[in-house]
Parts: sequence; structure tokens; C-alpha cells
Amino acid sequence: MPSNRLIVALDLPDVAQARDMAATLGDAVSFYKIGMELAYGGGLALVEEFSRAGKQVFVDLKLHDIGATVEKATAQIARLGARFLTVHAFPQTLAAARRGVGDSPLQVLGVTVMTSYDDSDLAACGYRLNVRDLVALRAKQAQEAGIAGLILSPEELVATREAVGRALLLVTPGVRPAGAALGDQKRVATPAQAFARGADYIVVGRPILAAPEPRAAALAIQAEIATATS
Ligand SMILES: O=c1ccn([C@@H]2O[C@H](COP(=O)(O)O)[C@@H](O)[C@H]2O)c(=O)[nH]1
Repeated sequence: MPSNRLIVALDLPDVAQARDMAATLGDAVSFYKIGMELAYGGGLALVEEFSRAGKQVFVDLKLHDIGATVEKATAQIARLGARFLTVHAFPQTLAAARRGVGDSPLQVLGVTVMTSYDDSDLAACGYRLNVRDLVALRAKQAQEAGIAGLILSPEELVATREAVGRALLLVTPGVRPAGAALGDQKRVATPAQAFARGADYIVVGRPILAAPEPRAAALAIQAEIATATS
């Protein structure tokens, strides 16, 4: 039985390629993320299909709009049967998404600071806080909004877990097996390091999708998770 603590990002352009990858990964993976690339290629149809096949689905659309729009969009995603949905962790957005969830089992995750950003990227956007302090502020605001969890990098896991305890799920992209290419990720750690620092779930895309043998790459990460969490 694979751990559902590995979420594989199906960052692929269309439904056919996503189905093929899921078939290749088979029982090595039980949790998939559908992000913008696949969603805009028709991939939201896979939420129901994967759910029927016994997989969990994370819809990573990082909603950010006026409250009324975020609330209604969240309610639409809730009807699809996804487990997680991301919104940007701005107070109005978090509160609107919380309203949109209603009584459904959908869990909203607030994106704190993109894992491809560092302090200089935030400064270039006009933020006066550094990554650490902005993640801490957004964690507090997410808790106040009553959402389920956060997207953050492995670098903020320890401080965030100390601050929020078990009140929020901590889900981290920016995860790379030792020696894997970083791509555009700037705040990273290995799967073992992420769980040692308090992650509930890790998100991994390219290190699996671009591997010569994706199923073997996923199984190697599952083995690392099993050791790190035993
Ligand atoms: O801060 C964030 C938020 C979301 N992501 C998403 O996670 C995956 C990571 O893919 P890799 O190929 O393992 O880098 C991708 O779908 C991102 O959209 C993130 O990386 N950072």
C-alpha cells in the first residue's frame, strides 16, 4: 500500500498523457495533484475519474480574486470531489474559500510564499517582509481564517510546526531526492528532510515525471518516506 503522503504533481499538457502517467505509476502512487497546466488542458475531468479509481486528488489552482469569485469557484471545485484546493494566502481570499467549502469535505490550503521565490524575489515585488516572516504571518492568518492547511517550503517547516502545532496541515513542494535537478525551485529539501522537519505531505513533480523510469522514481521516494516516518 503506497503512502498517501507523496502527492505526485501531474504537470502534463493533456488528459491522455496524465492518464498514461497514472497508469505507469500504478499502485506506487495514491495521491495526485492537478495543477494549472493540466487543468487548462481539460484535466479537471480527471478529478472524478481518479477519485472513482480510489486515488485522492489535489486541485492546485492557487485561486486569487475578489472574495465573491473565490467563494463561488471554491464551491465548484468542492462539487468535483477533490480533497485539497489551493488559494493564495491573503486574508480575504482565505475567508472566501472557507465560505465556499461549506459542508463539503474539501480542504483549502493557503499558498504562503512560492517555493521558487527567495528574499530578493519578495523585495522585487515590493514586500518588506522576508520569506520567513511572511510565511509566519500568513500561517497565522490562515489559522484565523479556519482553513485546513498551508503550502510552504521545507525551509519553513520547523518554525511553522512550532507555531501552529497540529492545527494546520503542512504540505510542501520544493522537494528533491538527493542529487536531483532543482529546476526553478529555490527553497528545497529531500523527502526525508521534509518529513523530519514536520511535513504532512510532500509534492513532487519533475523528479518523477522526467525520470527514465517514473514508477521506480516514485517507489524510491515512497521507500525514503517509509524510513523517515517509521
Ligand atoms: O510554492 C509552490 C506551490 C506549488 N508548487 C507546485 O508544486 C509542483 C512542484 O513540481 P516540481 O516539478 O517537483 O518542482 C508544481 O506543480 C508547482 O506548481 C510549487 O512548486 N511551489
